[in-house]
Amino acid sequence: MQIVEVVERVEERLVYTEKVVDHQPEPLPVTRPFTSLSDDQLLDVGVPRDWLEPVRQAEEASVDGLFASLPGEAAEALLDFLTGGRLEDHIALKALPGADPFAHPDAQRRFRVVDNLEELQAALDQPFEKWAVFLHPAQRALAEREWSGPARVTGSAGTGKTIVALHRAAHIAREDVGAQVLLTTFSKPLAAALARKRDILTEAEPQVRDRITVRTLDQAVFDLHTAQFGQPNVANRALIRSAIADAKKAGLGDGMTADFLTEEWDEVIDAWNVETGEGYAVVPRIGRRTRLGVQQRDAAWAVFQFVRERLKQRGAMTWAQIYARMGAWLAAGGNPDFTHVVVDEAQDLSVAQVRFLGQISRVRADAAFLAGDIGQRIFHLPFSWTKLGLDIRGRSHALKVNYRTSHQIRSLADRLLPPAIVDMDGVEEGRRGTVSVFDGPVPEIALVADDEEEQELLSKFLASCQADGIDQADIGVLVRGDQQLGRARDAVRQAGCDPRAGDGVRIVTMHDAKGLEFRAVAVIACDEDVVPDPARLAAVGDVADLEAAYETERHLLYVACTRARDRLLVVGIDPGSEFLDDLRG
Ligand SMILES: Nc1ncnc2c1ncn2[C@@H]1O[C@H](COP(=O)(O)OP(=O)(O)OP(=O)(O)O)[C@@H](O)[C@H]1O
Repeated sequence: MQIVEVVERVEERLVYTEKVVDHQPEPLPVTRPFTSLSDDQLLDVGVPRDWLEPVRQAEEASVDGLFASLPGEAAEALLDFLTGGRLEDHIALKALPGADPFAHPDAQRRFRVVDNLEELQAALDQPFEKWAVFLHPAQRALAEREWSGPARVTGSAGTGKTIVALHRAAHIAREDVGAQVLLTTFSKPLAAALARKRDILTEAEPQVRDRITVRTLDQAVFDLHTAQFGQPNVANRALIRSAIADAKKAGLGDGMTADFLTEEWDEVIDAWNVETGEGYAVVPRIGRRTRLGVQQRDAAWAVFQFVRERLKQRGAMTWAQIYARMGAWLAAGGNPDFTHVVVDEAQDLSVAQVRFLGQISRVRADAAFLAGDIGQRIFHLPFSWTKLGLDIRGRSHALKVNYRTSHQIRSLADRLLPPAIVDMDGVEEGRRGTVSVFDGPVPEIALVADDEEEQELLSKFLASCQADGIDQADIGVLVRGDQQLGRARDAVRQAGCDPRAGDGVRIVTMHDAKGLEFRAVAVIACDEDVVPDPARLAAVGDVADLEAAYETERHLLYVACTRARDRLLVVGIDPGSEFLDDLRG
């Protein structure tokens, strides 16, 4: 069942004649990208019969108008074809004779059959956001499939991974009255945003809502620990750093910098919960490319033993130790207060968290469902999930329709990343063939001479956004780190806008922008000595890890650019961040 716009017919009738000028200018060459497509090819991807000829006659310059008139499935297929994809990848599911036309997955993009009054009431009440009602068939299939093991939904920024995670949680809670779903992610603001969306989605189904709890994964495991073994005393960063400094003062770890040792502790010893010198000799030092000789390893181990001892004296545990303890408890038959875990932003899970989820999926095959994009990994170095017991191979699927960012912004941001990224388990996350559902202005990438010129440019950008009807609250100004926040505030004030939280222009760091979206985004202060962050690179103790650290900085700029729906400005002081060259192509 489709909603079909009637094709407008225009007939021209000559009412008077005019003398024709002898030298007509050469007509510009016209490209008709779909002219070679047959009726069957077009019908197969959902082009309505009335539109076969107009599609074939459409000129490249006017396809945007055409796409706006076609049903979504047909527009997506043709847009992909136009940008180098294959129509065969978009063939609509055949409707069987006599089948309910509203039950077809494409029909469900635009029709909702409501079974009861409460559901109708909820659907009519604002704000019932579009995604809560009309899922894309690919999104629905992933959310509702019966999985035989842990599964992952991937896709570039804005393809609706969070939405699938929410629907997955609701689906489990709806289908199984005994289910308790933990819907989770890594930070408190992201968890709060998930909770709001869960409430919207389950507004008409309170019993479904009650079966879904939203907490950060750290909080969930902390609560579990508290219930089983009492409240843990979590070791903070300062404690680890001071223990390493004291170990060095005591003459341990000769020839190794404190930065190197801290990183080795974070990425290897603590992450993999290494408890003995022998264990250290065999642990996979993924992401740590500097090889350690036996003597160096012994020297380093002396430091880590010192740190472990200090933690014990203080009665403190690191997060990794808390996860490890609860993982062991699960392995011994412990029963957590949830049956399923749905994780959003899974690309930023730590080693300890992945191992814990692996343990959960050993208890119940379909217990873990993960949503994430490795192109947006901004905190951790890459590592293998399979080695930690979380094996999603064969159950990882990419979404390809982008609902957030305009075609122009998405294709520009994609230049920051390779067309396909392979994770440490060999699973490829393809970004090719992704289509955006709308067009927008071409983003602006600019280099300026100084702060003042940056302010002027930002003023112009903000003024033109507002002239286009974009509210200040729908505009985000993003910077690399806390040090640039003041510069952003000054620039926004200079532009006559309100830089406060609430309904003014929102100023956030790139890390904090994760999970947010704005109609317009200005990424400012993309200077040579700001992005990538030199302090972060300098703190990389293992020179061989520089490349991986560079990658996360690149991902960060990708995250920043893809927060924008319609308008994007990226600016830095000349010569600018080296990543701007990639953005410019
Ligand atoms: N089926 C849909 N219909 C309408 N809007 C949708 C649909 N799916 C997702 N959206 C919208 O697209 C935007 C991006 O969705 P979402 O945040 O889930 O993407 P994401 O892939 O998780 O993005 P990111 O990788 O940046 O976290 C949101 O505004 C969401 O409401």
